[in-house]
Amino acid sequence: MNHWVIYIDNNSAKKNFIEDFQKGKIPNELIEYQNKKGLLYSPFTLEKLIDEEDKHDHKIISTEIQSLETMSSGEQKKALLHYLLKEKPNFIILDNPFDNLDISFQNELKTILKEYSSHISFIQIASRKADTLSFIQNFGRLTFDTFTEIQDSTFEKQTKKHSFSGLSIPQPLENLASVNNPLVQFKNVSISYGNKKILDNISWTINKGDFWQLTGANGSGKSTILSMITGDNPKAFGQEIFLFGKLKGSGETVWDIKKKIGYYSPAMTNKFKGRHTVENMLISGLTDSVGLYTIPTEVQKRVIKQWLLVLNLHDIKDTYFNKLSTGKQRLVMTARAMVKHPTLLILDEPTTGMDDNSAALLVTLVNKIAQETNTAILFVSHRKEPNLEPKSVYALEIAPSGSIGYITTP
Ligand SMILES: Nc1ncnc2c1ncn2[C@@H]1O[C@H](COP(=O)(O)OP(=O)(O)OP(=O)(O)O)[C@@H](O)[C@H]1O
Repeated sequence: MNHWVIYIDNNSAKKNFIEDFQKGKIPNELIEYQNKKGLLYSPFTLEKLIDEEDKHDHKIISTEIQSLETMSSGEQKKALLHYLLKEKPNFIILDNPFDNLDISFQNELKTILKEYSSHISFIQIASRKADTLSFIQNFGRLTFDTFTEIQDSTFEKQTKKHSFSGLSIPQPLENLASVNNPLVQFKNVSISYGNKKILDNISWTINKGDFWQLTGANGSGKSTILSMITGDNPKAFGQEIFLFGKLKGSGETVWDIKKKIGYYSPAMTNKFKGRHTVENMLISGLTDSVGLYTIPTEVQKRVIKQWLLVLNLHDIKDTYFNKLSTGKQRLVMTARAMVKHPTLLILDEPTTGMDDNSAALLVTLVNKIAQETNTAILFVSHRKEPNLEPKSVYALEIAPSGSIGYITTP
């Protein structure tokens, strides 16, 4: 049985390639897959299934106990894999299969795929070379929209490097020194959904200037914790959660909280569908709006120019954001969350789906923010991110009475 890996970088037209492939527009080298039954293991498939379940009100993957939509991202990927394997396809396209998966499920997934590799052919699309499945013997690369077969070792030479200018991060426009410390405090917080216990007695404090990484296996409660900080989870009420010195739910508006927090998660990128230039995307970060509704002031423009110079993006300041590669979009979005110098910057799995070089660049930016500003950083990721320099790690560990949390060294 033949298996392929296709390496992509953040300039590859992955989505088009997959769509064409599914319609039978297949490169010659992969012609053996023509007219075969193929399925796609990808966030796109999950989105479609959630949508279908919602529209037709019937369960495809959801169970009596839990809907697909409310599962954590790792749980969704596990459920999808089992669903696809049951369909007995001839081949499965695995779109960055390890993204969002913790180490233990990554290993489990590798074992399952190896087991099935004798009768299902796999085409793995990978941003990171280290993710290559061990049983794969054919290699390809997608450069923009062109597929080429390669020798495994040529991959590294093809990647183009982007780097920063060496300039310092611009100073804040407003001084937020008056914000109360600690920024976030959880005191014995326990959360359940029905009978399902999620968090058990979490006590955790984030102070000004801290640099935390929040880790934990799939389903351990990382997103649940974030949603309690950023303001959208009703489960926070009645708990002892203090944000910027005030008990959550004691009169502060979501807007008050959001003003002090810079937040970025890759899912947010989809909100920016319109024609926003790179420069305007950054300017809108100063006011936290999706578009630009007022004419920016000269001071705002000046500070954003400095950011563009720091990021080495000044040459493409007038390019539309949605025309950028994924790697550059992530950089812009991370910087956008930071330009207002929030007291707390939350980055939720920011490197998901990025190639090695782009991920490394983003990590460099986060370390730079930590070194040169007073902003506290909360970097959420189950992947040990090479070269990230958090001062402490808060780890969640799943247990029958809900996840427990503990502080550990990076
Ligand atoms: N509305 C809900 N109803 C039932 N269970 C829920 C609901 N929302 C979340 N959960 C459960 O809470 C647990 C924690 O989910 P959460 O998304 O916080 O985990 P996570 O650590 O972010 O996981 P991942 O790394 O997979 O994204 C999961 O088991 C999830 O299924």
